[in-house]
Amino acid sequence: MPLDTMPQEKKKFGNVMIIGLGMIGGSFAKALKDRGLATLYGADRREGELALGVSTGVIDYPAELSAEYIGKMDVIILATPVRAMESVLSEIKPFLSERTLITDVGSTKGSVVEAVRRVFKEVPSNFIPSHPIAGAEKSGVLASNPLLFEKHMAIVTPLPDSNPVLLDRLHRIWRSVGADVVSMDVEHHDHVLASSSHLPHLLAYTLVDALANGERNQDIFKFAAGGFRDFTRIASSDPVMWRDVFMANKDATLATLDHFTDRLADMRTAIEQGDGASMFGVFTRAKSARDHFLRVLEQRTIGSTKEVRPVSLSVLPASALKGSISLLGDKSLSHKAITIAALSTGISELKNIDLNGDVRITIQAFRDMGVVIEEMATDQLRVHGVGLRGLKAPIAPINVYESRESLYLLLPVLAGQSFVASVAAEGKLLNQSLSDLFSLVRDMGCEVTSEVADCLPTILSPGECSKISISLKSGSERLRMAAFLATLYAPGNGYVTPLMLGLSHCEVLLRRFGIAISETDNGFNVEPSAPVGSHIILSGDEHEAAWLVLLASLLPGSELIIENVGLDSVSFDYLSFLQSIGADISLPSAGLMGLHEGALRVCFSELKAFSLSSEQSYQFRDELPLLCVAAAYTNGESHIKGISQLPYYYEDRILALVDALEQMRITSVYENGELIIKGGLPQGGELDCAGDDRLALAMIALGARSKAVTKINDCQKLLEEFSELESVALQLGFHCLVAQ
Ligand SMILES: NC(=O)C1=CN([C@@H]2O[C@H](COP(=O)(O)OP(=O)(O)OC[C@H]3O[C@@H](n4cnc5c(N)ncnc54)[C@H](O)[C@@H]3O)[C@@H](O)[C@H]2O)C=CC1
Ligand SMILES: O=C(O)C(=O)Cc1ccc(O)cc1
Repeated sequence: MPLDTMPQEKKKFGNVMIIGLGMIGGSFAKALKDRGLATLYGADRREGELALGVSTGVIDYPAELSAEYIGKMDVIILATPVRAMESVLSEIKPFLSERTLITDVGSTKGSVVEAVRRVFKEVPSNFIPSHPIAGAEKSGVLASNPLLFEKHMAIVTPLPDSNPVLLDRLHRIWRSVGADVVSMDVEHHDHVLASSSHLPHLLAYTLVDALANGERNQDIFKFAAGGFRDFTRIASSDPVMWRDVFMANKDATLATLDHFTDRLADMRTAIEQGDGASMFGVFTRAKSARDHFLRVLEQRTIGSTKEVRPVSLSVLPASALKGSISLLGDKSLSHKAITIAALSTGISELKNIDLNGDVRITIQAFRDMGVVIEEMATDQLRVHGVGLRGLKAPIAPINVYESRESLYLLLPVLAGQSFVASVAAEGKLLNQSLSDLFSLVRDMGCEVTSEVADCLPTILSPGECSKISISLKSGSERLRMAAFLATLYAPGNGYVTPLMLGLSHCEVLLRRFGIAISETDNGFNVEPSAPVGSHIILSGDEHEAAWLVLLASLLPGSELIIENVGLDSVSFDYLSFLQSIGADISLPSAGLMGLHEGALRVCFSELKAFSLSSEQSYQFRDELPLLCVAAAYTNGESHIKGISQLPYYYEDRILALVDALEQMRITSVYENGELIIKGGLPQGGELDCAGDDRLALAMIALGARSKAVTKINDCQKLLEEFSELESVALQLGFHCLVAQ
């Protein structure tokens, strides 16, 4: 149909012409057409495709590469095989307007840019290459799928002279068909795609061809299992398209093919020599890398639409805690144990380890650096340590996502390696000053560069590590462990001076892996030593234990045994403090390593009002919400000093709890940084923990003996962090219900 007889209605992207109306061009056309975003024209050297395009509603009109059509287009998309693009460009060149955005969907970018340069002498500002990372092994217009690009990436590779308005339009048009747009330079694109897309296609084609023409070929295909089908699906792709890709992206595909061939030769040697350990290493690393990529991809695909279901928890009054229980290990200790095991020589068996949530990020980081970590059970790992300096440079930046725990462990470890490492993060860990950690890593002689000072992402360039003597300015356990890890890389003795005296899990864990740490007058001396693989059974989570102890103390009729506690100085002091205000607790005695390890017994007992000094508030800052709840159930007036001197997030937590106390009709006054709580009987009601898992546990305890039911909203994080909460409650007879 001639253009002057066409409808005048102007759609968002105006007149869009697809040249090469096959699977990708057709999908793009149909995606725009179905959304009513453009008037679609199609051109193809095969007329049959155009007729099919019109009859199946993929395009509005067939078109020709003539002045009549080309000059009137707002957007032109080249969707032919890449080597056909040069002749198409030569054909349309005389009629092109510089207002028209021209792009392509080719799988290679360098060759397309070269073709444009050959035709136009230089790349016109209105030609901006792109590439959707979505497709299939099918071809032709009948394989068009308007949803093909939804939640897939589209790469744009703008050039320095690209017209910004048209570049913006290109982003919009890809977004409008559901793609996530990312920018990249042409050379990087061709290298990345050579490995992620071109090499796999080459392997699939070659494998099928080699087997199809080899001996016993009939039976090979007859008995092909699912793996063969999965692996070779892409060998059904269009041969013209793929011949063009390999001719167009020669250098990058050769580089990745050579790398792969070397690795394949290594595997051949391993098989020949019966070297099971090497094979096992490759297979476990590959499995974990693939599982990880799949999870990341899944998050991308469901990402934005992933619904976080609000979870609330109702506590029914009048239960008692009875029986004995063994708790899963602490998450932060799990991270730490995995880290030291990875840096040890030899094999470590880690038991009662929490493998949920962020702990997986630490595991993945070490796997990415060549550590074989086997999952023996849902709470057991076997870690094949590589030694303090034995990590391999990862192929991509180490991403700690939002895991502060992983970050604090990995940074000093990376600073001690011989390679340069990039560390990336996401969400709340970005743009947050990490000066305490960064300065520690600088003390190790490492150069730390980041765009925003002391923030992630960062690049670590290791240097010469001299004497390490660290005086900690905060009581953070993470920083303490980071400091100890740093000392392991010092040439001589290392020293760590904590803010407060006392033994923590950091020292004990390191000692369990053979590190010689002795106590000095004001801290710890770490002798030069390397960790050796060990068998470790983590003790139960101390915070969960502290919560259960409070519940059992508050609930008449309770008699609870926690079988596997391991109390460091702070936890021991905290429980001793509870004893001093009347709690009926029997604590295990100190073991060889200095921790109080073993079974803890607790029964109901009326608690007395108390006073807490500023120093005690700081020391017990993690359990302060629980202490406020204890105060709420006493008969008198408790005073908690120094709250305003705590790091702001601890103070915020207490302020949120003050609100909850008021809702439950417990009188409290917060003045000059001191909190006064007048004990009584909480009423019950509806509370909100604002997604804070520690606050949620305190609120559950607040509702434990209240007059009426207490409902706590926003408990998703709690159930993530304390995944066994429901089963623990059920086992001990504590009545709480989870509702979505
Ligand atoms: N197939 C896939 O999964 C993906 C392909 N791509 C790229 O998209 C482009 C198109 O691929 P498909 O749609 O899969 O191929 P296809 O074979 O389905 O479509 C290509 C179309 O271009 C036409 N064509 C060939 N030479 C032409 C010329 N000189 N003038 C006009 N029309 C011509 C063909 O007749 C055919 O209809 C290629 O550059 C490919 O690298 C990009 C992402 C994914
Ligand atoms: O079908 C598949 O799995 C693909 O890999 C699709 C694909 C083919 C070529 C590209 O340039 C991008 C994506």
